[in-house]
Order: sequence, then structure tokens, then C-alpha cells
Amino acid sequence: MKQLQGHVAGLQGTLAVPGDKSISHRGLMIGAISAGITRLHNFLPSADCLATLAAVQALGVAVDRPTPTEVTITGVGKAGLHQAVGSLDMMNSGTSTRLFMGLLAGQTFDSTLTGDASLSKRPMRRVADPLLAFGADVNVTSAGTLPATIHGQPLHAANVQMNVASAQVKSALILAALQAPGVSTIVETLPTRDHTERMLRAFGANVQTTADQRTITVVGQPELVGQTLTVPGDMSSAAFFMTAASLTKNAQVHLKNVGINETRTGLLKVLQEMGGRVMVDKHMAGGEPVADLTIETADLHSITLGEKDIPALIDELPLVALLAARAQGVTTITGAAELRVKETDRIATIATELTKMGAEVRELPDGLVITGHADWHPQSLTLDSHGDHRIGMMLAVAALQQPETFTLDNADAVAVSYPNFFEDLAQLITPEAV
Ligand SMILES: O=C(O)C1=C[C@@H](OP(=O)(O)O)[C@@H](O)[C@H](O)C1
Ligand SMILES: C=C(OP(=O)(O)O)C(=O)O
Repeated sequence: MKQLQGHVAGLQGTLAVPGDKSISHRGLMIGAISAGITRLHNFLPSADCLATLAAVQALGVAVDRPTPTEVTITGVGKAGLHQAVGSLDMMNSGTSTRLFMGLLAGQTFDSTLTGDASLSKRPMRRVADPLLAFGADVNVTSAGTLPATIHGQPLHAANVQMNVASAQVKSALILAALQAPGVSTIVETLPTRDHTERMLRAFGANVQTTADQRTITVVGQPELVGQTLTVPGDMSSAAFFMTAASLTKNAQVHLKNVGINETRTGLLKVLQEMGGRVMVDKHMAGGEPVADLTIETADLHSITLGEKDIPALIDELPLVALLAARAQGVTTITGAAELRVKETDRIATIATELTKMGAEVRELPDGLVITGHADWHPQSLTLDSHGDHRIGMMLAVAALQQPETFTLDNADAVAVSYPNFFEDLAQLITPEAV
């Protein structure tokens, strides 16, 4: 249980948020199957990425970590992975699980993937089923969940139409296509984060995307060559401070080197549309656009979000809900049923926990209706992350503006994506004078 800091007088300072989770996972996996050394600077040393790192090592790849954020991978090339002894523990990480399904489906050996209680409830047929088109043999439970048994075998090229907007599913299919001789195409329902495509191109693969960002063409069996990459700061982590600064009086927060890949900047745009004060100073680093951001206190108004807005802020929706709960007017979010199959049912956990705090939040089957209020009257001072890192961090941001002192159960969950979150937040806080 953690006591959350409330009634703060301001938020001031500069932070470099940790490296991007999605890019850190991909750097490990793509580095592993490339020839030669891959160096990752600013790697994210969070529990999810360490699950990927341990699995890559279990598959016979040497990974050195001279510091927590510097990783050197000695790539084994496209045919160099070895069967792991025992099963591969994906812990809490959906990204690790789904990308490994695609990667391991084309190997010469079998693998078993397991996960923690939360991950073991999440849907995996969304990957296993479309992988069939490549000739893959991936078995999950009758409920469509982990454990997954992957019978590695030669794959063939395929043309696949996806039926869920998911970068994890898309990436699994791309990693399968990469191992099949010939040209494969993958068509998305809506564009999703494209870090896999960008990184594979940087490592020498022929991966093309159409102008509408929805069709990806992969030329199979390229010779990938290890690279040195600097992982940009994670927009999904920066988002907590962007929200905190917008909602807190006397706030001016500078965030350095945040990744602003178009497929990830939904919250930035929503905040600007809601009346937020965000300054963006853009440059390029390691094939990804990054920016220094300055965010200040703002008066916000409501917004309406639908299905096509969701992929670019899928992990930031708990924060959109919080912003809306403080903004003037009624915000409606629809087309976000995916939130129900994340680390928790985030539609339910957002509504439950923000309602406890005194916000007015109503669940829809595929979203939320939120009526903004400047003053909240809490129903309970005991909050719960439900073991979901993003819910825990959102609640810590929500508590900053409250005169009451809240406690948070299962606060340790933040280590899944941001182990030093509470320390970084504390560094920005100007305490209320007593
Ligand atoms: O590809 C990725 O790295 C991710 C994709 C998203 O999941 P979905 O693809 O399931 O939407 C996101 O929620 C997750 O945190 C990371
Ligand atoms: C949904 C998330 O991650 P994953 O799917 O990798 O568990 C997240 O980080 O919010």
C-alpha cells in the first residue's frame, strides 16, 4: 500500500522519461535474429522488457547489460535461435507474448509461453488464428488464452486481412512473414504503432507501407544486420506528467527526448484540442521523431473520441478519462472495447477507481461517458491499481489535485512499465506550504 501525495502547490522541473517500452521489446527481438552486435541505449529496464530479455537469453542469445539502460545483444542471425529449456515466462507482458508467437512460429523447434494471472486471461487467438495463413501451428487453451504451445516449422508467404486494430498482432504477422520465402502482405483495420516496420527497415529488411499506412508488404528472409539505437523516451510514460502538469496549478514541466512517432501522439493532440498548453520542440533521433515538450497548467474542456482515434492513444485512455473528469463539459469515448482486454478491464477499473475519488464516470460497452467537475467529493480514500500499472499511475496523478490523502493498493504494478515513476513524480512536486 502506498500513500499518494495530494494537495500539491505546484509541479515544476525537467525530466527525461525512461525509454519506450514498445521499442525496447523490439530492439531485443530484432537484435537477437540479426547478424552481429546490436546496442540499445536508453533501454527501458521495466518488468515487461526484462521478460523479453530473459526469453531472448533462454533462446540462446548472449545479452549483456553493463548498466540498467545499456544493452548489448550478440545476434545469432535468422537461423541461430535455440530451443529454450522449459517454458518462456512472459510475466505480465502482452507485447512479449504476441510478438514471440510470430517469431517462434517459424523456428525449427517448439516453444511454450506462459504468463501471470492477468496475462493468462488475455486473448491470444487474435494472433494464433491469422498466423495459420503462414502455415504456423500455435495452440492456445480452449478459452483462447495462455499457455501457448508453438510448434516451430517452415512458414510460407501469405496475404492477411487483420480484424483487430493491434500493433501486437500486426507485429507478430510481420515477424512470421519475415521468416517465409517470398512476399507477404498484411492489411490493418486502422493504422497502429509502426515501430516494428521502422526498426526492421533500419536493420536492412524490405518492409513497405502504403500511403494510407494500412497495408504492409514484407519481403521474407532478409539478412538483418545488428545496429546501434537510442531508444526515445516513452510517450506513454510522458503522458502521466503531461496530464499532471495540465491539471495542477502552478505547473511548468519540461520533458526531454520524448518519442513523437505519429502513431503514438494521440494524447498530445487530445490535450491540445481540450485546451492544453503544450509546446513541442521536434528533432529526429535513431529513425524516430522525438521532441522536448513543455506543459503548463491549463483550463480544459470536453472532447468526443471514436474508434479511429483510439490506436494512437490506446494506453493513454486512463489519462484521457482523468483529464475529462476535470474538464468542463461531457466527454464521450467510444470504439475502445480493446480496453477491456488489457492488463485489467480498463473501462471497469477506470470507472470504479475514479468514481471512488468523486469523479462522474459512466461505463459504456466500448468506452466511457465522463462529466467533468472542478471539485470531487470522494466516496473512499483507498484506491487500487488492480495490478495494472497504467491504472496505478493515473490514480497517483489524479490524487495530486485532491485535498484528501489517498492510499493506493497494489502500487508495485508500476514496475511493469515505469519502475521509478513515484520517485520521478516526487521530484516535480512543490509541496503545499504548511
Ligand atoms: O505493440 C506494442 O508494443 C503495443 C501495442 C498495444 O497493444 P495492442 O496491439 O494489443 O493494441 C499497446 O497497448 C501495448 O502497450 C504495446
Ligand atoms: C497494454 C499494455 O501492455 P501489454 O499489452 O504489452 O501488456 C500497456 O503497457 O498498457
